[in-house]
Amino acid sequence: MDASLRQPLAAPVIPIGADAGTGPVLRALAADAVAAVALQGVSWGPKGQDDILTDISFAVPVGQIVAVCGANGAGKSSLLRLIYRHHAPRRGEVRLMGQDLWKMGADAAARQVAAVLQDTPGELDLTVRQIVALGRLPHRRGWGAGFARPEAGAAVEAALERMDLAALADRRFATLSGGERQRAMVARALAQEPRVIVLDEPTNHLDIRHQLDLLHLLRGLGLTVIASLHDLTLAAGFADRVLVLHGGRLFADGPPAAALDEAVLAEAFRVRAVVDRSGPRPRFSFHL
Ligand SMILES: Nc1ncnc2c1ncn2[C@@H]1O[C@H](COP(=O)(O)OP(=O)(O)OP(=O)(O)O)[C@@H](O)[C@H]1O
Repeated sequence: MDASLRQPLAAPVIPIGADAGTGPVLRALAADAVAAVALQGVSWGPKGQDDILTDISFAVPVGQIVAVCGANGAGKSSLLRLIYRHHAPRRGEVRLMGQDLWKMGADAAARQVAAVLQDTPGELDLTVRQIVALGRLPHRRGWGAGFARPEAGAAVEAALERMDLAALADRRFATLSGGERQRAMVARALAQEPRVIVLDEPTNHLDIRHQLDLLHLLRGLGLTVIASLHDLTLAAGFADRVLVLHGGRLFADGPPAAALDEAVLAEAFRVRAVVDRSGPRPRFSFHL
């Protein structure tokens, strides 16, 4: 494998804030921009156990669309949990819009970063509209007061509309299909009006039309998007940049054609891959 792919390469490395420390990612930074998300030397593992993620550093510019790829158990969900403030790093630092994620409150973080997760609680006895309205929670002032404000209702209705859920808004969430639930969870994230949206396998449960629709919509939001994806063809078609995790380390980082080359795929996924580069985006075929 091209040795340069082992380190963050073509994707721009940008500052994570004026007071941002001195690690190699930070020293290489241009002067003025603030990264939407930046990790510097981050390691994480469950309490009392070895690291699952080791020494991860990258910075995501505002508005970039990033796919996180890697084999089962490579650490994709764990990495996303660090970004949406579910896991605190064991070492290193996670910054959101230039601020240390763990020095801001949970609500302040949730006003900036929304997460769409793989397993949605189907047993909740709430309607789709009520589920989507939960996205307004970080914006409430005092107990529940934010829900009553007209802009809260408008954000919820806009999110329902955007995810093509208006007709299902009064249905009980528990009665939805897997794909409809997934769209409702994306609508909840949109109602949150975040700057960064993190999605763990967002195309799970979606038929091919809804997969393409969702990725197209995510690209059109004008937000910073970080999504784990198993389907490398979708990742290559959707993302500006691909992070490949392997054994809990950042193994490749770059535009799809560079980060998803044959040598990376052979090592990170233990498959032989043929990459067809004849079109605008790479296409893959795989063999054992
Ligand atoms: N809280 C935890 N306690 C113990 N082990 C954990 C914990 N969280 C993750 N792991 C382990 O860390 C490794 C990485 O898990 P993670 O869910 O991040 O991988 P992934 O790349 O998202 O995998 P997949 O593609 O299968 O969803 C796995 O071996 C998993 O079992």
